[in-house]
Amino acid sequence: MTSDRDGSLLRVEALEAVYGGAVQALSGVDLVVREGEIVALVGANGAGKTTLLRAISNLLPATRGQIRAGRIAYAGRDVSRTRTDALVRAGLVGVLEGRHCFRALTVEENLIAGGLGRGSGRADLRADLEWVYALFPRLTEKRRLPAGLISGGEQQMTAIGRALMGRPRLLVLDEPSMGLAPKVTAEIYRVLVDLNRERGLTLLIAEQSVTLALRHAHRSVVLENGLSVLEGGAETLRARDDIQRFYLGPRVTAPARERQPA
Ligand SMILES: Nc1ncnc2c1ncn2[C@@H]1O[C@H](COP(=O)(O)OP(=O)(O)OP(=O)(O)O)[C@@H](O)[C@H]1O
Repeated sequence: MTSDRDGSLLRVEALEAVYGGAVQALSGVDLVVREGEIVALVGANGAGKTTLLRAISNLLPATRGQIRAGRIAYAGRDVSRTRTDALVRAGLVGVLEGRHCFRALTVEENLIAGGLGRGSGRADLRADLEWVYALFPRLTEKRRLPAGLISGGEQQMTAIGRALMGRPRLLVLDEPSMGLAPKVTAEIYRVLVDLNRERGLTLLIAEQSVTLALRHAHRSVVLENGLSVLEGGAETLRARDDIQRFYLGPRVTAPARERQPA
């Protein structure tokens, strides 16, 4: 499967989406993710980040949502109507809806579930499991525990590990840092950034923390009220007074030098 002519792996054009036929959640979103990039989606609560990721993974119908207009292309092909399982087989894998795990299954069973759709043999599954355990060593000790009994950070690692078992080409994540301690968030981002650098994994991450987004993403796209209003690298966004004021807090300026008495 190839990318679009311009190198984009994912292209969203003028996307509009509604819930229950009435609530307009997206009113015109444009977004391009090129192969090998980390792109962050930022925006206030209710801006439409989750809705956009659901639309990309074709999960809107499960939440009474639907695409009203626009286009989503993945690897050069319109996928607006492609089923989620077919998207996963094509390498577009999502970690959405919080850190969803099958709570009654063990950590290892959760991970294996992520590899089954690919139809790989036992040896491949075992190799991929060992790879995920090497990425998240603390899952090794928890492999026999039900996912419902492990910490929130470990559940997030399990959910990401399960997605990785599908050998994604584009991994879509909804707020991987939500509710997690800074140390755990740092551990998760370190793994994601390493996968991007070393394996060329393309990432689209909705992230509430603009500080985290600017630190890790090559580009960020700002959503406001269902519209994509701005995009750019960390320097571009930091230079904007409105972004600084709304999302990053007051600029820290060096204290004025104390005046020496005459
Ligand atoms: N299942 C749903 N049914 C009806 N309206 C919904 C549903 N899910 C989201 N919405 C509405 O759609 C709009 C966009 O919500 P969305 O969850 O996509 O925003 P978000 O940027 O992800 O916000 P947050 O950071 O709070 O998760 C909001 O007005 C929200 O109330």
